Amino acid sequence: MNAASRTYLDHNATSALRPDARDAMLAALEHAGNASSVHAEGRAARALIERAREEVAALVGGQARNVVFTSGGTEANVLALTPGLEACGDKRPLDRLLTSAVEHPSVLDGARFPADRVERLPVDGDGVLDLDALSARLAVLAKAGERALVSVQAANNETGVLQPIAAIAGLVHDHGGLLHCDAVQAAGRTDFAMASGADLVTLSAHKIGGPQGVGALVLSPAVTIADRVLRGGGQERGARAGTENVAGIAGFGAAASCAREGRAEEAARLAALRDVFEAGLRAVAPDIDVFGARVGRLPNTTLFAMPEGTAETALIAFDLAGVAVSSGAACSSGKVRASHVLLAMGVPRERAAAAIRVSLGWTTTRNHIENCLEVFEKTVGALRNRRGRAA
Ligand SMILES: Cc1ncc(COP(=O)(O)O)c(C=O)c1O
Repeated sequence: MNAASRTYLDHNATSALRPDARDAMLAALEHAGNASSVHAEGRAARALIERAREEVAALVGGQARNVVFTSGGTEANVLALTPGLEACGDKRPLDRLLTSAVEHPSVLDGARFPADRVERLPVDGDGVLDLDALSARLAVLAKAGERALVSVQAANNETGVLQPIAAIAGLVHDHGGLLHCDAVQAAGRTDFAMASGADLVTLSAHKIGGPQGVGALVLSPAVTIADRVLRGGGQERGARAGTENVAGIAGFGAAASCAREGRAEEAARLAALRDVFEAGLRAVAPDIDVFGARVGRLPNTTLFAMPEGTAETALIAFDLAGVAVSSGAACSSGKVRASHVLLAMGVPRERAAAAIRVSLGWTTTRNHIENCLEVFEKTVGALRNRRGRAA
């Protein structure tokens, strides 16, 4: 089966490369220059990077001069999560890192904070951060004279559930803290912007149709990072050493522009397809669990529990039938295990182990949705028959 005949519904793991991003990358690869060189070739490479910086900043309403390009969302998270952030010239190290229990592993690990200074806050049954728990913890820390960096994602990669970032930012700032927001899944898919109050925002090119291996940390004007991850040259205004990946950055910029330009129409198109898909699931299995369905979600994501069998058997059936979906986070695919996100939401381990994620993107058509539903119906039917025969 060739790639064209496959149904790719795993855009939260990685989205297909947009033609504009590919064109920008191919054009950039023709340039010989190092962006740090002062000659014409170097200046041409620099111009490509600076154009992309404008495009990426525009995606989240940030300022181009506050965009730091990285090797991806993971590196941007690790760069952001350090006690060595300075806000408004305050050089005192931050004392604690508070995260939600449903963050990406690169945040949950605490990055550059000592392990005993990292705390995880609970989410409710829908996967939304418990704001009372956050507020109470911030108040206790503030009373003890401690300042916190809080890291909460804008949208979850598995469920698509959105967090109330503006409300969280208000609480964090009221208590003298800083807010980092991992917007890898939300940027370009929702109207998420720096105006929500986040002080640092993580982005990744490959979730919006750019290349893998490129990302960015966008800072608010008041914030600087005192301790770098990569030390050496003075690239990225001293925030991240190393010769820039010019082609990757150019592809990121082009993808950011495409995602921003058609965002509202594309979100509506995908939400409509997602609704058709979920109605189709319910037609086969009326009691199906769609996780996070009661709260605001990304328009492109459905995480559901297979009504029969495990995620592992379902994944194989989908793949053999030409449909690429995922079981929870891609990072843990290949070895299917219950997702920490669903466990944090209080989903029983057995249900969590049956979770399948379908995530749509710019290449998704109605035909893809129908293919996926057809395989779902056949797979559930076969598993029901097998169970019936075994009984
Ligand atoms: C929410 C979230 N944060 C961070 C990352 C890491 O981004 P990257 O793959 O660019 O390192 C991912 C990727 O799956 C993600 O979904």
